Amino acid sequence: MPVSLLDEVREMSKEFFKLPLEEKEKYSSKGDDLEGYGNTNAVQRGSLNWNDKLHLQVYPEEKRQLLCWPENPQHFRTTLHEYSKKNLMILRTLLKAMARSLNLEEERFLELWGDENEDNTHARFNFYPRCPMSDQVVGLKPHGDGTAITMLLQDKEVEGLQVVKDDRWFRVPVIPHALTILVGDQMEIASNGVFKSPTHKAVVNPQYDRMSLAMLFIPSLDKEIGPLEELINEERPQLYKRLKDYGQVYTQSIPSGKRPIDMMKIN
Ligand SMILES: O=C(O)CCC(=O)C(=O)O
Ligand SMILES: [Fe+2]
Repeated sequence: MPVSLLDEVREMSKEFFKLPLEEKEKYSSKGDDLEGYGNTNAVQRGSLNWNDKLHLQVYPEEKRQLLCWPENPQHFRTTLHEYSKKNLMILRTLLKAMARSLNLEEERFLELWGDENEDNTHARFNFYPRCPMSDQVVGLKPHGDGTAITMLLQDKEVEGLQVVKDDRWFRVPVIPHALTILVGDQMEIASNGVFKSPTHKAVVNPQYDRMSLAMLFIPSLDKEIGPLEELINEERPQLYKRLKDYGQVYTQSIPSGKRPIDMMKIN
């Protein structure tokens, strides 16, 4: 991945969010689905998120809703297309490495995800305007991602991502030329709990705006996801149920305030 492409994506994303509201609203959600420009969906993430977002499906390509794809900045669409292609290549390398690390056949996770014609990939641009009372708002509330894998491009200078480990919050440092990989719930399920989907949140800075771009890799809705047989044994029984379309479980469990992945656990 050329470093210049990372910078270009960061730049164009900031440029987009700085446009006048009327201009951005041209790309607002059409109908009642997730896609398009807007504030973080209140039902999905609670009402107090200090976050502006632009949500676009990038794969399968025929599902792109180009009406929501900005034409301002001018190169937005072509750059996002380039960036998505590169991300998918990295995803495939990553999934192979993750399979090898568990002594699985290299293709094992790839069989579930990573097919640009079948699986769903969404780009979620986040923008967190600076906020003088930053300690009283949250950029994005604590959550786990419902994806298989999330590849996050963080702001080059402004830190904001925090992750829970052992019941404590840890700050994730900014590394300008790196992507941050987050394991999503569906990878936790498929790996029978070996890889954990971390609870994370984004905090807001009092002085500086911050952006991030999450590429969300989601299995096709008709693929069944469940713990891989090779990872179930006497010492480690099957810990999660099998299902299709985890997105539904995810949305349904939001009102309960519980983590969606908990609904998938076999007790
Ligand atoms: O802005 C960030 O660093 C986190 C974004 C995030 O968690 C998400 O989009 O799901
Ligand atoms: Fe997230």
